[in-house]
Amino acid sequence: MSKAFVTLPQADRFALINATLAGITVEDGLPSSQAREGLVQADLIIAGGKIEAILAAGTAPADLPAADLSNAMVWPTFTDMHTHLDKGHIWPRKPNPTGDFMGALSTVKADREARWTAEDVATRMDFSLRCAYAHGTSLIRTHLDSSPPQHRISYEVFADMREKWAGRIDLQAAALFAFEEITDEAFFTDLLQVLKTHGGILGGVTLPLADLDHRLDLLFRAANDHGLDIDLHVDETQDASVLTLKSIAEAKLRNGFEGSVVVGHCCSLTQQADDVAKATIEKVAEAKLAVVSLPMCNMYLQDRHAGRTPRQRGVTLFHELTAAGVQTAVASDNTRDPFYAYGDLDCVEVLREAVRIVHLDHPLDETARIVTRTPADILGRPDHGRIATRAKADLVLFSARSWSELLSRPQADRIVLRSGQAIDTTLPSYRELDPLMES
Ligand SMILES: Nc1ccnc(=O)[nH]1
Repeated sequence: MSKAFVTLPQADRFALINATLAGITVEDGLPSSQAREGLVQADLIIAGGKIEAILAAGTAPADLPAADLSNAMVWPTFTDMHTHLDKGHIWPRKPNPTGDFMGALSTVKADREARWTAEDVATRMDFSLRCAYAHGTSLIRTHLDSSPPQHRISYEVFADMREKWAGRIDLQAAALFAFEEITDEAFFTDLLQVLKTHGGILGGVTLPLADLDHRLDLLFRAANDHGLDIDLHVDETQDASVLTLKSIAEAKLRNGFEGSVVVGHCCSLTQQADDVAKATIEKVAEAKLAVVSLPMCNMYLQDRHAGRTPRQRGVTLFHELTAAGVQTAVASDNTRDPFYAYGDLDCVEVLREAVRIVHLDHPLDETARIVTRTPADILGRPDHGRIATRAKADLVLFSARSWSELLSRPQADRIVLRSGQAIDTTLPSYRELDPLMES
């Protein structure tokens, strides 16, 4: 396959020479002492669809067929650890009239109750996965709206989709439901059954209810009993009086829960007094919660009031959490639905916007980890998100040679290698979805 910036050899064993790698994404075999802004030069040898060797630049054997990247960047494929594939692309038929969180909730509910048949969900999910795949993503966790009876419909679709996409995009799914529903025993028991059947993850939205601790204990006990990981929507508000994050950390410690616990959003943490935020962050670190921020969606949804300019960015205390030793990552969240009108499951866009919104630059040295290594680790899949010898040659090649070049353009000319072979990166046409958008 030929693109403007490089022609790849047609060979089973070949070299990519003079590549620029983000050192934080390289598992082994590279002296990083030369790194500038975290970037290092290297030659990669690809053989039989795998990475055979990672060598110092200019040292690949000269007799191998080679592509000279002239310092173009090579990244591992991406991990998008918090998405909503079940909601994706309903925007044309169900736009959010106000663009705010309450508008999103009610609009999605109406659309879900009226239109989320298995076929509707499957068609939109598959479309989203084709976008993500073309952009270079290999691992996705989605949340699935799981208020009854949707949990029964969407998990069946998801299980089929996971099988259909196996080897191209690895999929995980967390059940999203309101914490009011956890005491509905018939529902919660049925939900746990669905999650066990389909290998799901226990999710939910924590709310500042009077008996929150009791409800969290129900959640952690159920997760313990059934061997499920947990992934929650947490404090997605600018209301400083809402702070369930600390209660979640305490509940994990109190219940001696050993599984993985991810907390998403955590926006109201930015609204706390410094000492309150600090105490919460210390608890989050002690409990080893992993935090995912959704900068694009939350800048859209948070602090939105008609006719008033937003003052807040809607993110969490990303730098402070990271400094405290908490695993932190970013992800797409919603795409073209009432929670976020835009987006295409492109981790390059997520990275670029996160850098700008959260100031993840100056230095950029370790920033590449937020859509690669760290989210893959959080999802328990350290086989994703890094460039490693003997690993599959699942790589993304950019014409960009530096951070400035990478983050300034959309990288629409990227080359995606899966098992060492360039894939078709043509994006599906929105016109395909027109039959689903009729009112
Ligand atoms: N940001 C979001 C919160 C809840 N549900 C969603 O789909 N998205």
